[in-house]
Amino acid sequence: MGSDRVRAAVIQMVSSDIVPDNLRDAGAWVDAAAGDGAELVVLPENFAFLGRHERAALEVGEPDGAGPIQDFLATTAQRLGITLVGGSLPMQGDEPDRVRSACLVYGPDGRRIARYDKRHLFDVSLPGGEGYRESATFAPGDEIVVADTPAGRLGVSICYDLRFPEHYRALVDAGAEILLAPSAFTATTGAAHWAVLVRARAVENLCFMLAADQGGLHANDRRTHGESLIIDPWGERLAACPVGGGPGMAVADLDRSQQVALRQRLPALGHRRG
Ligand SMILES: O=C(O)CNC(=O)[C@H](CS)NC(=O)CCC(=O)C(=O)O
Repeated sequence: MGSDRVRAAVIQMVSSDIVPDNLRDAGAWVDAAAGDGAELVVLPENFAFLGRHERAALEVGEPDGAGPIQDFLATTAQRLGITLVGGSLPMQGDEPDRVRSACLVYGPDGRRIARYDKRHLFDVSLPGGEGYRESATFAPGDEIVVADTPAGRLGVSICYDLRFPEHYRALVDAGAEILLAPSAFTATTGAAHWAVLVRARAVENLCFMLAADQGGLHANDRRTHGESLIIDPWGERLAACPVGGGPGMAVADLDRSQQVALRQRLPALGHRRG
């Protein structure tokens, strides 16, 4: 581990169902973030493909280790010499008619460090008739995943996982220092819950939180919340993108010695009673 400071970026997107367009946009933002000195960059959930209907993800699901979306992530990480988090993409699993929603972490040499498959699936009916059945297309993952990177030990989650604090407790028990929450939060639930959930996970786990969100009106007529956030272990907002404000990025320096000092002064993680 080099310095005590890690410069991190979260990218906000309004992804469509046209993979090459999304990869071009994602690439431009990751270039901009690296140009601003970011060594750790997080793309949102569904950054490469946000389908018009849920089943569409089956058509772009990639086998493990091969495909245009994975090629993009590997070559971009290597070209820029950064740790790159591909928020989520559809990946083939062990079922013929469901894929997984996977978050992939690549190191500065372009090699994949980790794969996390989303564990909690968004099967929810919202007030006003908006309904989601993610499990119709996606099979849940089973494993808690941390990734050792030059930026520190990352704990991986995706979107709806934010509502399950025990997921993050398991990540912290596995030594996570920086928590990732690439998301595509709905405009409705985001307005009510997004920032409070992201800050709560940061504060209760004394971790940095990198929450890259989709934010805008998509081709499927859904609105996502935006407000991509970088939060420190004290719950402070280090950087943010606007609510619903379209594509953008937020960049901040994470001070890891601040986290170590805070965990000593406020040793709540050692005061747990099971
Ligand atoms: O809307 C789309 O098409 C893309 N969204 C997604 O892919 C995923 C699964 S449906 N969204 C969430 O998990 C939202 C969670 C959430 O919003 C909450 O927990 O409140």
